[in-house]
Amino acid sequence: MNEYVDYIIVGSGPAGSVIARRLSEQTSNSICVLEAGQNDNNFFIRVPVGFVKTLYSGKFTWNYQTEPAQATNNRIIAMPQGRVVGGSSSVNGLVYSRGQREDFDDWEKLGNSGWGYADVLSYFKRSERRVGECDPDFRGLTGELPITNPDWSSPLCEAFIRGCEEFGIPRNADYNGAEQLGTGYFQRYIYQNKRVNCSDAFLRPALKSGRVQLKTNATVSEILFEGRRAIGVKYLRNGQTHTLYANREVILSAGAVNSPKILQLSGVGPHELLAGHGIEVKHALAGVGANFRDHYTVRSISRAKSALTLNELSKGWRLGREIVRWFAGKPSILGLSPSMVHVFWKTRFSPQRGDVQILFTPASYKPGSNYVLDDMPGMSTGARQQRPESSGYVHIQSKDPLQAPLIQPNFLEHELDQRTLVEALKLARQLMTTTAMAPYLVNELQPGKDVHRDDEWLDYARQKGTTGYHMVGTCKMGRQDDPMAVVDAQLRVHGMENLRIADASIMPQVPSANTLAASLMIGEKAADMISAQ
Ligand SMILES: Cc1cc2nc3c(=O)[nH]c(=O)nc-3n(C[C@H](O)[C@H](O)[C@H](O)COP(=O)(O)OP(=O)(O)OC[C@H]3O[C@@H](n4cnc5c(N)ncnc54)[C@H](O)[C@@H]3O)c2cc1C
Repeated sequence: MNEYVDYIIVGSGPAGSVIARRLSEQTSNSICVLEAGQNDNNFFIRVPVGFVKTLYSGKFTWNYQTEPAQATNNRIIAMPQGRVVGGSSSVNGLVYSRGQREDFDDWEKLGNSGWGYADVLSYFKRSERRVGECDPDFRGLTGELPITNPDWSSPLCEAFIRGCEEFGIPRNADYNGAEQLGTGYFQRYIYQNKRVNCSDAFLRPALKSGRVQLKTNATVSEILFEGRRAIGVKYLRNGQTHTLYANREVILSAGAVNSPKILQLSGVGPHELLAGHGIEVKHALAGVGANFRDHYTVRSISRAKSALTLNELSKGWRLGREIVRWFAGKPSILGLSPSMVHVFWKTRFSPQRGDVQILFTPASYKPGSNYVLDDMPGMSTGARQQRPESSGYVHIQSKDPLQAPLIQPNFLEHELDQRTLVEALKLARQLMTTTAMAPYLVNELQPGKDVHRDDEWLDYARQKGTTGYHMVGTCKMGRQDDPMAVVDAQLRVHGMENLRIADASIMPQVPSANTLAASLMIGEKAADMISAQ
């Protein structure tokens, strides 16, 4: 017997979760969310520092990696993405950061009517419950996702912030408010010491409506079409292929790697790529999988003194004390996001508008390890360019839905990206060597005193940089006359019917921020467009 629902949502990440929630509130339709990963009821998902266990364990992630590229010394870079209920919101760095007004005004200028800052602001506000100082003109107070300030700090964070002020970068009480530029603490989706992922906030409550069902371990392998109209999907579960039909729409929210992959497997994508893999081309769309963007990030490490860093606090009896504190609901290092302090600032390449983000944390990881804290007292900065010009692609490698796609980000390919990142790295060093930091700094260990000239910094960046985990852009939104656009401003796939994409893949450009907040906003806006149909 054929199985039907009104809406099929592929993926339970931030966008998929919030769409399910809003459709369950706004309509009486039946909704099925298909999620390739397992349930999110693991203890290490709830403990904020648990990401060190979940991110590379292989249980909760797609363990993707890049193709080598000359600009990054032919290295293969790990690119894990959440594969679990909640998507990457279950394994990510917990930072809530929306971006700049201009990011969204630019999207609108590219021909995406209704996506300017004035239009999207209400959607950012709708999902959040800001706990802490804020201007309600910009911040939501009654949404489902709590956004808090950290309740634990260190003299090192305070000194770093004071050093920024000394340098001329103002303290900004709310970088998600009227102005992003400045320094301060990152806001996080951590409440009462626990990660609140998008399933906690949106999907799980929606399941209670009875109109939303969630199927886990269900990997969508193909969208089914009747002519140009999407009518359902095929999915793999427990070694069997199943079919599910949609009376109304199929909505892809599988993220920036998997949404283009599913489209390509279904015959919608670049003609040559599909034909090369023997896939019948249902609709040639050159932009599917193109325009891949991310925030290439480079860390520097210094040895600290005169204050405890997370490196010492996470070992021996001190760790025991922190665990007790976490269970007692008291401020604890277990309740921290991996990056604590932000700096949004501008370089000489963008004098009017912030173009770099610096991260600071009173901790350092062992070189070459996946988030294993160092034995010595350490602190680190990360430097990234906010709006890189370099772009890459995601391409299937075969017809096999279980084979990982080929990911080529082309990090640092564009000269502006190289030069801006070098400026960001130099700025990060300056901020570590302020008068305020002097009592706490022993010396810089990485890259160290031999790196000074721009070409030396660039070499370092090529050797050490890694993903910022902010993959976007691979099904970009744009006008019909843009040959690389995949969806229109209503998020409908160009040339197809009853098929939308709503997730990080539709962003035409990467916002000047970490990308969860914008992915949620896309889901919120998509839900309104779908229910208004
Ligand atoms: C390690 C890491 C750290 C990050 N840190 C931050 C941060 O601190 N702050 C921030 O703002 N952003 C951060 N991000 C980015 C942010 O999490 C993402 O931008 C956001 O989650 C994207 O949401 P999405 O809805 O597009 O899809 P995703 O979160 O990618 O979710 C997509 C879901 O679809 C499922 N899926 C995929 N393919 C299929 C299929 N074939 N069938 C069924 N289901 C499928 C996936 O398993 C997944 O659950 C981080 C990301 C990672 C990976």
